[in-house]
Amino acid sequence: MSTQHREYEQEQHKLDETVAMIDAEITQLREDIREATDDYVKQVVNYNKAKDLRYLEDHGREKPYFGRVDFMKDEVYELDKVYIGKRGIVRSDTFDSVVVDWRAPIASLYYSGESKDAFYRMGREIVRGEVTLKRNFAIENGKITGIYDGAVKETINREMGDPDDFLQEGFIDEFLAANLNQANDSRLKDIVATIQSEQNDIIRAEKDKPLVVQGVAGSGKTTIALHRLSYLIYNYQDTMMSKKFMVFAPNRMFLAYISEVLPELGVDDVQQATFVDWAARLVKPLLPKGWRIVSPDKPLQLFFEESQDERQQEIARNRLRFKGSLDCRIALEGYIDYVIEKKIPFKKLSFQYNKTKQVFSISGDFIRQSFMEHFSNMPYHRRLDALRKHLKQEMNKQLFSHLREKKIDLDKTGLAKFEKMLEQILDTYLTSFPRLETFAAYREMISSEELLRKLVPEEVSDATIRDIVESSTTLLAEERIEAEDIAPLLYLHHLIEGMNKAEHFDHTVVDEAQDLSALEVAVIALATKRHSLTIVGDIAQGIHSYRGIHAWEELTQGIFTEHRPSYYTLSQSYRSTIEIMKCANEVLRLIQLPETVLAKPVLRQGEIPVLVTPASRSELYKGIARRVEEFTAEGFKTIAIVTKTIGASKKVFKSLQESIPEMTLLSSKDNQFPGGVTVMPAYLTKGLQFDVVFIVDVDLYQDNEWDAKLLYVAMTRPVHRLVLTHLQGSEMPLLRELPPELYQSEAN
Ligand SMILES: Nc1ncnc2c1ncn2[C@@H]1O[C@H](COP(=O)(O)OP(=O)(O)OP(=O)(O)O)[C@@H](O)[C@H]1O
Repeated sequence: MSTQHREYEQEQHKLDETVAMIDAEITQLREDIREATDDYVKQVVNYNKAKDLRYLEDHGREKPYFGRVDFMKDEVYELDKVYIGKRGIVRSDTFDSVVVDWRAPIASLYYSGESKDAFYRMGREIVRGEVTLKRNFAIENGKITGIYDGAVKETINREMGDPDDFLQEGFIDEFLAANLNQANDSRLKDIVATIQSEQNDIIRAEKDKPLVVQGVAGSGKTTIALHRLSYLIYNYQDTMMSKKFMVFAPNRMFLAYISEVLPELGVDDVQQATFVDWAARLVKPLLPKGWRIVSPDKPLQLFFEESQDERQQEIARNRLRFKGSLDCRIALEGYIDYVIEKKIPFKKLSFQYNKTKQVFSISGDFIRQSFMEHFSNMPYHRRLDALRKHLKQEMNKQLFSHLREKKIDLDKTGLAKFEKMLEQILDTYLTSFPRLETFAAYREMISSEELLRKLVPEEVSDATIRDIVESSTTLLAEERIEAEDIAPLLYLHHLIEGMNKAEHFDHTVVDEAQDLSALEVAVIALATKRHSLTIVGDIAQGIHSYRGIHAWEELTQGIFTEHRPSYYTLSQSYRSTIEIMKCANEVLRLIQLPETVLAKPVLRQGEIPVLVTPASRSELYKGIARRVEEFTAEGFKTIAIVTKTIGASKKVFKSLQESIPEMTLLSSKDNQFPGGVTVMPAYLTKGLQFDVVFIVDVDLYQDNEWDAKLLYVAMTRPVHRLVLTHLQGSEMPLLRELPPELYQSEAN
């Protein structure tokens, strides 16, 4: 890197030319939009021009591009030098493309890197050739401060297992390293300049196919899912609207946190919600008047906060897991079959044509067969409507053939009378087909041990069914449903009525998907057009024993059976330093979860994590306050003090409030991410990142899968520094095997 680069002069000249062209463009655009107009078309044009102007003024002029790729197209042998930026810039006089948008098809070459055998897709066409150069620029205020060539090898050699191996090899994309090392505010940002090849594949994956991405902590899942939205809207604006994009994330604060990066990516009007907030709106009209939905945090408290009776926890776990499971989906589908089998008599349909006294009939078997075979893909009520139409056609057929035989011609009045008669007969006949009401149907299913036994697969034990039914009945008796009832209710509603297509999403991102149940994902898929879903998560960060997806096969094989999803894994982690990731990986290593891939940090070194062991609580608080002051003085902007429970967060907050007055206490009710110094329970740190993280009382995390995952989540949040604390004399079950060289012990 550096200004010594042999092509520095040429590149600076090129940049100067580009900036001069942008200046001319800015002057022109300002002129163009000055004039007020009543003409609607002109207003739209001006609106778009104003947007372009804003971009050029705010970003484009300062840093029009970040990279260059040289491409020699096969058979043409003309070298294309393509400069790539956050937005495309076109000269409005000549319509020449000066800077290519990172989302444009040709820009894909930049992300896949130098290769003799390169290609990109242009619609259906594949353009082949050779990428002879990939170059990155660091630009500040119109001046090139760094040129990085050939940052093409993968960030590290991914074949190598242990971080130490690649430390020695020193494989690193220098440009990426420079970007990652920028300290200070660790809020989410766009990464268009440094998207890695495997991330690029996900961003540009086929539009109408579910994508499932398993990525280690800090591998950029959230970031690339949002970049994918930006990519989709750029390339498919004729068929997709960003207003119809949906992002699901685990809590409102997280949504606020990610929404900060959306305007940068040009997709600021996407819908965002937690699953419960979105789904509760749909489910409320299905509930009887006055019924309430219990807070989704209630089970969290049962499992993390209070030392509840183990049997109570087991009952809750059996019930909650069932309600999100594929077994529950089988039961709901089975319920409709049960209604058809047990509640519909499929009697013979007979009617008489009074004039000739001719009696016609349609056999019960014929009706049953039509209902079972022809309309089985439809929601139950639509099936009834379709059957009615079908029976009417059949009746018409029989009668008109009789009339023809008897040479009877019906006049208009005769026809109308006849039509009325058919409708009356069908009304009466179809009364024996019960209309279903979603909530009553669900209640019937979930409140009967006998019925549920018939509907769920044999593997579900009788004892589990008893737990589900008894505890659900108690809850329902209080006129309440819980968050876990929402997905089954909506799924059943879909089986009975179908989903309202007008509200379907053009594309849906599900972030932290491991925390949703398979049935919740199934409901989201029903609300998304053409299976255009990006589902990202990390099984190692699934912190709930009572809910969530425990293996991606639940989705890839259980939910998307007809529309095979593409499955990607990301094992490179970009967030934390090597020292922090090594420590965090030890926690996962200790509990030895099957199929867990340990994160490989990019080559970014920092300070070794600190383990503080104060003699008393007051010493602990003093130590934290002192360190917070030091970190702030060092320039770190986001500092999180993380406890295991919300109860502990409140205590820590109270004790530190005086010494750190600007600190904020966060709970799941918060819908803003304030930055600065924050105190929060570990489960709330999901998906977020901070410059510095304190984990208070690491000794409280027990040696079990769920506590280990919770601690892992907390340990993988810092970008720069990690401080662990425990009081003198306490055991640390999950860090007992932590090699001493991985951390530095300090008394306080
Ligand atoms: N290609 C990249 N270039 C630069 N930074 C990157 C890149 N990929 C990811 N990052 C950075 O890594 C950090 C982690 O990204 P992100 O939060 O999207 O990861 P995640 O996989 O969703 O993490 P987690 O599962 O731990 O919540 C962010 O600061 C992001 O900007």
